[in-house]
Amino acid sequence: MSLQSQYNITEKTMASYSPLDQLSSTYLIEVIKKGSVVVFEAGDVLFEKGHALKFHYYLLAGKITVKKGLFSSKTVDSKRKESKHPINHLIPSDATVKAQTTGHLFLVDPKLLDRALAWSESNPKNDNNGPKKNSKTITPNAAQGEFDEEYFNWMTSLLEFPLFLNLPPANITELFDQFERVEVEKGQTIIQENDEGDYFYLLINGSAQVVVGDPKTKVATLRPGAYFGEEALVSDIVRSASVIMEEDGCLARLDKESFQKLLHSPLVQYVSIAEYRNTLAAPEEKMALLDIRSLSEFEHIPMPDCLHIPLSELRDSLSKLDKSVAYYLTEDGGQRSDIAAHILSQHQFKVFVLRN
Ligand SMILES: Nc1ncnc2c1ncn2[C@@H]1O[C@@H]2COP(=O)(O)O[C@H]2[C@H]1O
Repeated sequence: MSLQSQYNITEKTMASYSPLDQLSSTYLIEVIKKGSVVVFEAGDVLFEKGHALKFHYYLLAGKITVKKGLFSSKTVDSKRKESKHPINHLIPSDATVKAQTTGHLFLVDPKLLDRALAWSESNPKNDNNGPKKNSKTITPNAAQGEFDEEYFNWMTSLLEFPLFLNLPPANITELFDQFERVEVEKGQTIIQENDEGDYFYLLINGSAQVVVGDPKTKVATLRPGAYFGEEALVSDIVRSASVIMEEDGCLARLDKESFQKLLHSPLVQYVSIAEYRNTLAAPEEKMALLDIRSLSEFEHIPMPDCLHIPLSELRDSLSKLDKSVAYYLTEDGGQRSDIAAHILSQHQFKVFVLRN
């Protein structure tokens, strides 16, 4: 039994936490599955002074004491409203954090959450309904809204690839629809050295050898999570090596045109905070900061001097925006800011995403 089930960390219980409440059911399940549980006893030291927070920490049960210096001490209680958000901002790095009672924390990888939020927003109506269009091999069995496990497994296997982390999320849904699933057998040659490039591949299951020359010399072994076949597509030269399956497995492949369009040409313009500040000091045009997080996230940690339109309302709020203004989407919006940038640029707004 997983700790998640043991501590009743389910889709239903976690949907009351922010911003998990923004996730579609498919992604919330995935985030819960990939999260971890830390159980503590009264008196345990949870964070030493000088700690760095690598996760979003949800205090699901118990009370903790946050102690700064000699005299400042604050209790964080899982039963209070503030604990419906990650407690990260309540536990600064110059504080020591101790458990007052038994309890547990739930840890969520911020990158995973960011992606899941972005993809939930980019495809809100696709919850458990399978692909919208064009899925070549994985077809939804559950067009009427039942849970389609095969499609879910396929989507989550693609979501595992870090390759997609830095892509504009608005492209992801279209991109995933273009991927074709291919079952392959041990000994099968997937790519032949010196051939023209036609497909880009993700290795979902099984392992493969990369070999060069004649006689063949192995230069690498590819395991699930690897991708290959990009060099010929990026550089327009012939295949640099052969790729041969070492065992039966499963691949996802993407044709050259979709690869170039959806993976290779990033559509979003990024601007560093320093560049933004320089432009702000001597603006050549009107500028505005735009935060597209949900209302509860925005109210919880407000951003001063910033326009707020939740991403879910952006399409309906375009008439409130001004095309003579350059909009800078805040970094806090993570990949949802990228989606917003897509929506805005599709409607001919001038838009940039702030990134450090
Ligand atoms: N040394 C290597 N390690 C891992 N992958 C490789 C190596 N050499 C080539 N490849 C992959 O094998 C692919 C063969 O086709 P491409 O040249 O299109 O792209 C190549 C890379 O993706």
